[in-house]
Amino acid sequence: MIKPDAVADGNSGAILKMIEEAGFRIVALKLTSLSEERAGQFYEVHKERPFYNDLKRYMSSGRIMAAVLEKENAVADFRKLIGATNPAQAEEGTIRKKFAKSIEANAVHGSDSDENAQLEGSFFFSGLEMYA
Ligand SMILES: Nc1ncnc2c1ncn2[C@@H]1O[C@H](COP(=O)(O)OP(=O)(O)OP(=O)(O)O)[C@@H](O)[C@H]1O
Repeated sequence: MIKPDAVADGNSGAILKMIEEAGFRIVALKLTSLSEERAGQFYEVHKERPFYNDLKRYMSSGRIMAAVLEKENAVADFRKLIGATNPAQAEEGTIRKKFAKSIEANAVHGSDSDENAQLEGSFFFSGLEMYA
């Protein structure tokens, strides 16, 4: 997912270019937005964390771009490409190093397992949209 700060700043195209250049194939893509409630569902694993309410507000503050990506070893390679959650700790050449503004407004989200990638893909896309 490309998060609201990056979409609002006009960085979606540059981020998708980095993703494609790193060897990922985009198999589904959608510009959309999340209500606070839907954002809360997406990040439900964090509901006990102190930043949960801020995260819901931020994730529903503007348009987001949802994508399903395909590649060998996609989850691990995408986590490497996006870089550390906190951009201050993100390595040179990562998406977050280049585009993230803060630990919250950190430009992109990546699934943390194959299982969650399936669930998160289905959160945004119907089967037909993903495998067309
Ligand atoms: N300490 C924090 N303060 C504010 N927001 C935070 C903090 N930690 C995480 N977040 C926000 O919650 C999101 C989810 O946190 P998580 O620990 O799962 O990081 P991540 O796996 O790198 O990010 P994501 O799940 O978005 O790919 C972060 O991307 C960030 O937007």
